Amino acid sequence: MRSAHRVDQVRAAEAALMARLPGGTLMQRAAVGLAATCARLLTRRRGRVYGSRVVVLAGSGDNGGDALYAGAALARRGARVSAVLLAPARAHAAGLAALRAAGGRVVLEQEVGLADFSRADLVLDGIVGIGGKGGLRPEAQPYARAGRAGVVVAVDVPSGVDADTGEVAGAALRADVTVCFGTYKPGLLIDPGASYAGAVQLVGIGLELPAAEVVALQHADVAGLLPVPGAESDKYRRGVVGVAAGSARYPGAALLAVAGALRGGAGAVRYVGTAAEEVVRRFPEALVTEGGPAGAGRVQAWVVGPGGGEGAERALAEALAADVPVLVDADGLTELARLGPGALAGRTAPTLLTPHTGEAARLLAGAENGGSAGGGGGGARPPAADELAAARLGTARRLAAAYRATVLLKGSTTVVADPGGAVRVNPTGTSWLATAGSGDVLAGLAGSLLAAGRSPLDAASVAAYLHGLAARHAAATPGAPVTALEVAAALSTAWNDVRSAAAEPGA
Ligand SMILES: NC(=O)C1=CN([C@@H]2O[C@H](COP(=O)(O)OP(=O)(O)OC[C@H]3O[C@@H](n4cnc5c(N)ncnc54)[C@H](O)[C@@H]3O)[C@@H](O)[C@H]2O)[C@@H](O)CC1
Ligand SMILES: Nc1ncnc2c1ncn2[C@@H]1O[C@H](COP(=O)(O)OP(=O)(O)O)[C@@H](O)[C@H]1O
Ligand SMILES: [K+]
Repeated sequence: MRSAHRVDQVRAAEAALMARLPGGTLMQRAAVGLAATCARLLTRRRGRVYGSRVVVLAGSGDNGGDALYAGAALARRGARVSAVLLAPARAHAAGLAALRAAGGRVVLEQEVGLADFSRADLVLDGIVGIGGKGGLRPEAQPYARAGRAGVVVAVDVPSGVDADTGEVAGAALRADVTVCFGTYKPGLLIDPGASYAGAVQLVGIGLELPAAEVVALQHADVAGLLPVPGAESDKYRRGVVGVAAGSARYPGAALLAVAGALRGGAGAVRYVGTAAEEVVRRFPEALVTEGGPAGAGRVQAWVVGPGGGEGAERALAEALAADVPVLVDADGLTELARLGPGALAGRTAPTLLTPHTGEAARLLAGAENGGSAGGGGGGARPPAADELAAARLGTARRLAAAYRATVLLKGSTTVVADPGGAVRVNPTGTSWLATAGSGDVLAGLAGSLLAAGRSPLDAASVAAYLHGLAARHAAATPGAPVTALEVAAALSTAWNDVRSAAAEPGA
């Protein structure tokens, strides 16, 4: 599991540790780890550190200090290091002295700095770290636009990225590798920040940290959460997932949701709706009934809404009336936004909402208006979907709090937020998943995990993880587009990936 902490948590842990250690120890630990990564990258690129061209972009704080000390270490190994000072009067004095003593040169003119930047083998971005606010300042912006021949290594956080949220308010410097200290930061794991961070490496500096703000599961965590049948299992004990999806207009959504549900680990899939005939023809293993959830047999969790069309209103009402976990997706979410959070108020079993940002906008507007059905039309303008996508962590949390439900917010970096405050972010996604119907597969898959007894937080985060892995495996030829049905078919490979990695010695 990769754990990420807020800036105030990092600062408190640093303060506690610094009080017990000689001054400068933490910065030395950080700089040694940073220099080691840079040396590895240079050796991979050029065969050796000696003679390579390194540029340090140094801002006014300790982030610049880390970068200057690491630059000094590389200069001692024979690299030709220039430090570009973006705030010369406030550059980290001891770091600068170390660089000069190691033979590094200091650049003050922007033209020279930009020329050095563009032809460097490696650039260290020490402009700003966890002390950063907003995008890059004007003097640093040309570096974000300049061409580059070498690799850019961000120190702790790519400058211009909000460490706590991953939001990018203005220009930011895109990195190939980020070396972070003490712990991951949420902004390194959540887009758009994550896409600026490149490959993220953690350097331990000995911090003692509280519970994480945000976590990203890894193979071993997911393997431990998969519902694997035991010797005594039977199909009912493994769980029955009910799928109320599809309509005359969107029959395909029923097939895709059922395809996902069949590979989520429940013992049986019960389909209700107008596509019963198509479902059973394609998936003879599914149990099917026409009508709605109320008339279906017993299930342990419902999935309502994919392609639900005009039937979504009834399906949602009937599923929510059942005392089992309910996953609401697509047309079910539109209906829920119309009703507002009050529609969930009487529920005792948990609810999982799986919106994309367009649906999230409707849900938030519904929450603010007390449901657009009863709001009389006088409510606020719905927030724009792209604004919500730019602030994914806050959006998922706001929704979870407003609806008192677990929320899986889809898109580039899927974020799962529990109403209790826990947040998981998905590391396996790929933009090839942006294909019609892949969300229906995800809904069925997550519902199946709910029926198998996983909590909404576990079901949602495990489903997003497997779904992302499956998409990477799904292309018939590597690098080619994938279809939603191919993603569903590749879920078996994703299970196998996760379980076999966890079974390896040392995993
Ligand atoms: N405190 C510690 O013990 C340690 C800190 N470390 C490093 O120290 C960093 C934090 O250092 P600081 O607290 O000095 O903060 P930073 O170096 O991140 O930034 C602070 C300075 O940047 C300026 N600034 C803020 N936003 C800016 C922007 N958008 N563009 C340009 N300048 C901006 C501020 O005016 C302030 O002077 C960490 O990210 C990490 O790299 C590491 O050395 C590990 C130990
Ligand atoms: N840019 C992206 N990067 C990664 N995953 C994405 C991206 N865009 C969409 N996805 C994923 O693709 C799926 C699309 O679901 P959804 O929007 O409900 O589509 P549909 O309704 O067509 O099934 C979700 O799992 C979402 O997280
Ligand atoms: K930085």
